[in-house]
Amino acid sequence: MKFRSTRDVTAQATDALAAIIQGLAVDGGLFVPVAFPHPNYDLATLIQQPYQLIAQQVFGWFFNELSGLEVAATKAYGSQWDTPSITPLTKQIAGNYYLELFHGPTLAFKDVALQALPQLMRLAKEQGRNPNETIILTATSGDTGTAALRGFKNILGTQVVVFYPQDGISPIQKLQMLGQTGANLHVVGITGNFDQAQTRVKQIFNNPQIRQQLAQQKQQFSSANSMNIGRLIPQITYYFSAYGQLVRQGVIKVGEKINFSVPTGNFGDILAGYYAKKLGLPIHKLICASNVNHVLTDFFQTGTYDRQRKFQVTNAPSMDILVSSNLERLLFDAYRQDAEVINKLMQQLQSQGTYQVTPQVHKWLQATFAAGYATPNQVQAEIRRVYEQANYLIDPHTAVGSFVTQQYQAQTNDQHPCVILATASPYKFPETVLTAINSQTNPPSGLAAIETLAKFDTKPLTTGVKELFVDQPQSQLTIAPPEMTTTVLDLI
Ligand SMILES: N[C@@H](CCOP(=O)(O)O)C(=O)O
Repeated sequence: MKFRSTRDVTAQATDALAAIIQGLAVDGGLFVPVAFPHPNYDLATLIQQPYQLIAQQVFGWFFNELSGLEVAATKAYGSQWDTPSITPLTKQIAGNYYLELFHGPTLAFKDVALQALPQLMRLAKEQGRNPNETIILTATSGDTGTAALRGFKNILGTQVVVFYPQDGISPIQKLQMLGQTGANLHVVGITGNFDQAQTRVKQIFNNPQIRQQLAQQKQQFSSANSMNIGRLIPQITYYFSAYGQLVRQGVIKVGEKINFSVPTGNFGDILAGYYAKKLGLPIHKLICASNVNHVLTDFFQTGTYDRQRKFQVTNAPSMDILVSSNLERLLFDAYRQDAEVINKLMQQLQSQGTYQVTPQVHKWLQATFAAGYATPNQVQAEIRRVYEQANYLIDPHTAVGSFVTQQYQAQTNDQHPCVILATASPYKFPETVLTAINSQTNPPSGLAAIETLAKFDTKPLTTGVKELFVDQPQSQLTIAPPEMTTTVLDLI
C-alpha cells in the first residue's frame, strides 16, 4: 500500500514504512492511501474474531508491506488491558450502547492506537533498515500525551517530547502525564492552548534547517498524534469490534446499519469511523459530537470552517480544539483527491482563519455526518441523567457524545441503534463527574476525588486507576509557546 500527502499536487507515492516513521509529510500535508483499500472479506467471519485478529487484518489492509503484524497486534492488545475484549460494548444503557475504549493502561481511547504504534514503528524501522533515532513530537490536550509516553517508554531508538497546555487539562491527566517517567521521555507544559502546541509542533516538523540538523545527528521526527497514519489506522479496529458485539447481543443482524456517535476534537477518532465505513462496515451516520468549541458542528451544519472564535477551556478539555487536523483527510476525499484545492483551503485557514466548501461538498459531507455540541452545563446534566437512569458513570467527553446523540435522535427520529464512543474513564475527570452526580459544589480534587467517586461506582477500580495512586510525578517544566523549538533542540 502506497501513501501520498494530501497537499502534494504531484501525488508522489511513499511506502507505509516511511509514512509511519515520518508521521507528517514534508509539505505539511497528511499521509493518505494512494488507492484506498477495498478488501475482500466476509464481515460475519471477521467480526466474530478476537480483537487481536481483527486488528491484524485491519493493519494488513493498509500496511501489507510490513511482516510481523500478528506479533504486533498480539503485543499491542495483551495483558496491559484490563479486559480480554479490549474495547467492550455495554448492554443498552439509557437508550444507547457505550463502547468502552478506556480499558488500556492510561484510561483513554488513545491507548488503542498508542499501544500499537510503537509496534508498527519498530517493524517499519527494522524492515526499512532505518538507523535514525525517532523523536516523537506530540501535542496533547490531555490524553494523547500520556498514552504516547506510556506506549514509547524505554523503547530503544526513540525519544518522546510531549507539549500540553498547562492550564488546559484535568488534575488527573496532569498527574498521569508527569507520572510517566523514563530516560527517553520529556514532558513540557506550555502557557498556551492545544492549538498553539499543535501548530508549533507542525512548524518544528517542517523546518528544513532543523530537519537537516537532525539528519546529521542521525535523528528524525515522527508523530504520535492522529496526523500519523500509523496512529490512525489502529483506531478502525474498534468500529468493527463494536459492530460484532452488537450482533452478538442480538441487537442487529450482520449487514444492518448502525450509527456511531463520536466525541472528537482533532477529528481523528471519527475519521477512523469514516474509514471503517469506506472499508464496508454498515454505518448509517457518524455523529460528530463537540463541546462548546463547536467549530466542527458549525462546519457540518453550514459548510464554513471558521476558527476565528474565542478558545474556551471546558470541562471536556481533551476536545478543546479549534483546528481539527484530520478534517484535511476527509476534505481530500470530498474533493476527490484534488491536492490543489486542499492546499488552497489550508492556506486560507492559516491566513484568514476560515474557508468554505462548495455546496456539493457540503451535501456530500451531510450524507454521512451529523453534528451537534454540548455546553459544560449540558455535559453535567448528561452525566447525571445517565447515572440516575442506569447507575452508569460516564466521563465528560463521553457525555458530550451521549448528549449530542439524544439531541440528534429527538430531532431526526433516526431509529438505527447507536454506539457512543466512551473515550475516557470517568476517573480521569472525577471532579466533574462528582459535581454532576452528587451536586457537590466543592468536590475533592485529584486522587481524593477518585476515592469519593469510587463509592458511587458499582464496579471495582481497574488496574489503570489503581496505578494512579503509585505514580510519582516529576517536576513540571513550563515554557511559553515560542520557546518550543529551542526546548525540543535542548532536550533531544
Ligand atoms: N484530544 C487529543 C488531542 C490530540 O489529538 P490526536 O488524536 O491527534 O492525538 C489529546 O487528548 O491529546
